[in-house]
Amino acid sequence: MQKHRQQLRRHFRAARNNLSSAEQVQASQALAQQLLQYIAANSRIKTVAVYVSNDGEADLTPLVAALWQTNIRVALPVLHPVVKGQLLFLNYQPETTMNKNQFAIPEPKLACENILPLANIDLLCMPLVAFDAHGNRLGMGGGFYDRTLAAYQKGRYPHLQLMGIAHDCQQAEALPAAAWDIPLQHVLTPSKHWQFNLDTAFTTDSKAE
Ligand SMILES: Nc1nc2c(c(=O)[nH]1)N(C=O)[C@@H](CNc1ccc(C(=O)N[C@@H](CCC(=O)O)C(=O)O)cc1)CN2
Ligand SMILES: Nc1ncnc2c1ncn2[C@@H]1O[C@H](COP(=O)(O)OP(=O)(O)OP(=O)(O)O)[C@@H](O)[C@H]1O
Repeated sequence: MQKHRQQLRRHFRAARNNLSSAEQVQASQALAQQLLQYIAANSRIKTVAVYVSNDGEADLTPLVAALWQTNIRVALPVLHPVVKGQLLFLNYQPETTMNKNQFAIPEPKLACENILPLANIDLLCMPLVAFDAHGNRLGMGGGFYDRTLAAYQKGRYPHLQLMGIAHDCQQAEALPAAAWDIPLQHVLTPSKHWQFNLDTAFTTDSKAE
């Protein structure tokens, strides 16, 4: 199964890296528009965690710029300095000092007063390499999100919503789910919003909204 996951990663990473810059811009604007609508319609969402795009991932910069104009707080992941393989989330503001992590992805400079525990995050926008129509997620292979969320899964996320963010070309027929994989509650692409509730899934076509 490991080999299969590696092959899938290669395939879907190439697909997103092959998008033109015009397609990337269009995707990130469509995603920002849908996310802003979703956040506005869910008044309990006060803090949104995002990511700095890497390797052809959907770029959330327009979303962040728009959120900075509102009262919604924005958070970014930082590779945990002590607990290997886990993430910490830090408050992200226009003036935040950024460093590059070991994967060359920018992350906020570590400062204790800027740490936002997962308990304070309402919507977690998760990068992914591929997703399927059941809410399974394939990431870059570090297991960072799975490990970070494992402790939280026991509490069944009373408030935290997990949303995979992707290009449409990242949809896989079916992904092999590993025992430690945390299923997504939502997947958002430029053209579709999947919501997974228990064993049922429904989608809304953003073009028809
Ligand atoms: N934008 C973004 N941020 C993220 C993640 C992510 O998937 N996307 N992560 C999600 O967990 C964590 C970082 N995980 C990552 C794991 C591997 C690679 C990566 O590029 N691997 C290269 C080899 C890099 C190297 O070691 O030199 C590769 O496989 O080609 C990047 C991020 C935290 N931040
Ligand atoms: N809860 C966990 N506890 C311990 N190890 C874990 C846990 N979750 C994942 N791992 C380890 O992390 C490795 C990578 O996991 P996986 O392939 O699912 O990563 P991924 O979801 O693609 O990556 P990421 O979340 O970083 O984007 C696995 O080999 C597994 O051993």
